[in-house]
Amino acid sequence: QGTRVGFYSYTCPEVESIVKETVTDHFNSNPTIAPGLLRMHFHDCFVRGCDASILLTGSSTERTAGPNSLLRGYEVIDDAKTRLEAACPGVVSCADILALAARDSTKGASWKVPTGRRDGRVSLASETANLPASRDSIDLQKQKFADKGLNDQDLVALVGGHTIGTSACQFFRDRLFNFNMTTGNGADPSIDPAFLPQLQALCPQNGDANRRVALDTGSPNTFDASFFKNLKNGRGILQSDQKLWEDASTRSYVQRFLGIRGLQGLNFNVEFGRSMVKMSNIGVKTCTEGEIRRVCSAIN
Ligand code: HEM
Ligand SMILES: [Ca+2]
Ligand SMILES: [Ca+2]
Repeated sequence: QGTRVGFYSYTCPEVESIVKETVTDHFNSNPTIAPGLLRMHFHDCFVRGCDASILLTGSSTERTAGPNSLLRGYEVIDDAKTRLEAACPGVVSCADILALAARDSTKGASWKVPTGRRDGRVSLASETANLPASRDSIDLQKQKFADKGLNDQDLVALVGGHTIGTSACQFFRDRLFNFNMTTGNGADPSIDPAFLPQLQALCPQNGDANRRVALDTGSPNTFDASFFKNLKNGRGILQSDQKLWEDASTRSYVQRFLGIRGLQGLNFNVEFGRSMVKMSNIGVKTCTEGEIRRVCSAIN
């Protein structure tokens, strides 16, 4: 792949501890940056590979685009970069900082992150149009992941990243009040009827579209398989999440992460790490490609 664990062991041996400490410092004052960083890394990797293109500022860059409008945690990466430039100037890429920060943000799943990515020089808002979206069909979700070399198990494991963090009401409120099926209005029938009023109370029809709701009801801060249990119980928040259970082909992976009898079990935290290493290697730039940015928000 071109990346390897310990890439900086001679050139910047403290890189991992500096990134981790930076994430922890910010997390302590604002825990919502943890899910923010995980999602940011995903959105970076799916557009031009994991090259920190998401971090570039300017008109019409990726971060100005609709699908990225709610990303958070940019200041954490900038802070880590400042600390790293003091410790080992010109050595560590912003793409690697983001990959390490995404791992550190999960706390609970831990895996070794291969490093050696270089930073890209191009970032275009128009290229974010193909990022996975919450109303994508299961076939389209599979297709978008397959296009990046990720299989159906990777899809289910990685969407399991929704075990932490929150979603704005705007992304799922249609499921609660006017779900357009052949029958017309009403709620998405895949929602647990006992859960529906709770969600409707959190996201009232004419309420604030930016109000945030946990993606993993009951366990929004812990990296665990609880998210899959919620899917099994009709308590997924996003339509795309609940579809992982409604569709038979992806349901078997959900069941395996839940350790359902008769199926070969899969440990979610272990498999999540494995799939993250694959995702973190999408389209990486190495050797003479790209550059090591001096600041993460601008090309050199
Ligand atoms: C089919 C694929 C996916 C879709 C459609 C999707 C969609 C979404 C949406 C709509 C939100 C709410 C955003 C907001 O309101 O701020 C969200 C949040 C989130 N997503 Fe995904 N996602 C997908 C895959 C992933 C993957 C692969 C990861 C990471 C490995 C991930 C990590 C997260 C996290 C951690 C949050 C919470 C963000 C926060 O609290 O700020 N998602 N996702
Ligand atoms: Ca990118
Ligand atoms: Ca959880």
